[in-house]
Amino acid sequence: MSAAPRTAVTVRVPAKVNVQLAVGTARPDGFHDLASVFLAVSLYDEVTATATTGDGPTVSCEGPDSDQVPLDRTNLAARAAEVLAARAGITPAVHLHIAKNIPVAGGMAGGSADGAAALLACDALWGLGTPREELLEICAGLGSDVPFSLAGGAALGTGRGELLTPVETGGFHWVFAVAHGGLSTPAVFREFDRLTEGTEVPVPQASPELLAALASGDPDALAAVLPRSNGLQPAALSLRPELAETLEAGIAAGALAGLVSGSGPTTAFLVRDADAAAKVAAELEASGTCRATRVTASPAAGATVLA
Ligand SMILES: C[C@](O)(CO)[C@H](O)COP(=O)(O)OP(=O)(O)OC[C@H]1O[C@@H](n2ccc(N)nc2=O)[C@H](O)[C@@H]1O
Ligand SMILES: Nc1ncnc2c1ncn2[C@@H]1O[C@H](COP(=O)(O)OP(=O)(O)OP(=O)(O)O)[C@@H](O)[C@H]1O
Repeated sequence: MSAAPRTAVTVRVPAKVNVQLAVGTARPDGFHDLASVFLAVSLYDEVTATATTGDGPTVSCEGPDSDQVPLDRTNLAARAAEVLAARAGITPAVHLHIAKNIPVAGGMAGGSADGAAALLACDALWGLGTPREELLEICAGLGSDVPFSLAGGAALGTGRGELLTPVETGGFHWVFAVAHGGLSTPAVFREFDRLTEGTEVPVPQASPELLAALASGDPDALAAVLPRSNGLQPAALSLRPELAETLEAGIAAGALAGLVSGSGPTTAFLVRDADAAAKVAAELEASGTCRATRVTASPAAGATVLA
């Protein structure tokens, strides 16, 4: 018996933290070469694709930050639907509803997550069965973080972050401190360029110590390398100096280590276990140095169609 055609498909997709982000110099195309060790965490958006009779994608969004999400065709979810439909030679007659829990412009790849989720949801809705390699290629065209949002787990991203190699990881517990306001990713890279001007920027390489700590699942080993592992952290702190207080508050609350998540301004805290996570989250909220906290675990699966 064949499956009935679907009229709606929901995909769940994780946020990410870069446990290492080694940043090279700007390339001629304006992007920076990276060695980025991505880790997917259990903080999710859900994107539901519903068939319509329209001639293009429409978007709606619910969630605490939904007023900051564009609902026009610049939304990465809408762009994903348009690109997939154009490749298949069909009309993107779809409504995309985003249930948003990932902070917007927070350095956790929220828009990228929605792009990857919409791609997978539309692929299932339209019964296209696009091969995984092609989906990853489309993701790379949408943005540097989008392939990892599809893949999930843990991976080394090279090139501008889009070329993925899976890496081994044990399980870890994290608390994220959501900041007031967002940071523009291009602005943080520009600040990186300004801060490193006239200095020798090394070719980005994955740290063997960090990869070993990740594989071991030993939070103390990972905590030892995290504070120096995000090459964009000085730039994010330069644009948002108050984040230093959030980092201090998390450590004072008992986190093993803290770092800026990607381009920020969300900060990520590695904690020993779920009990420590609850305590660190409560104390961070009480410190007044962040807007909200999210307790998560890693690794999390990539974009997944929900039954
Ligand atoms: C900071 C990270 O989140 C770390 O994972 C990513 O590098 C950013 O990935 P993203 O948001 O998907 O970025 P994209 O949409 O590809 O690029 C947005 C802008 O960020 C800057 N950018 C991004 C990636 C990269 N390797 N070098 C860059 O300089 C460029 O100014 C680019 O125009
Ligand atoms: N689905 C989406 N959700 C959120 N923002 C989106 C979306 N589509 C497009 N955007 C735009 O992208 C900008 C960056 O938002 P996003 O939440 O992706 O930032 P980010 O998590 O810091 O990105 P990254 O970590 O990949 O650099 C937003 O300010 C918004 O204008």
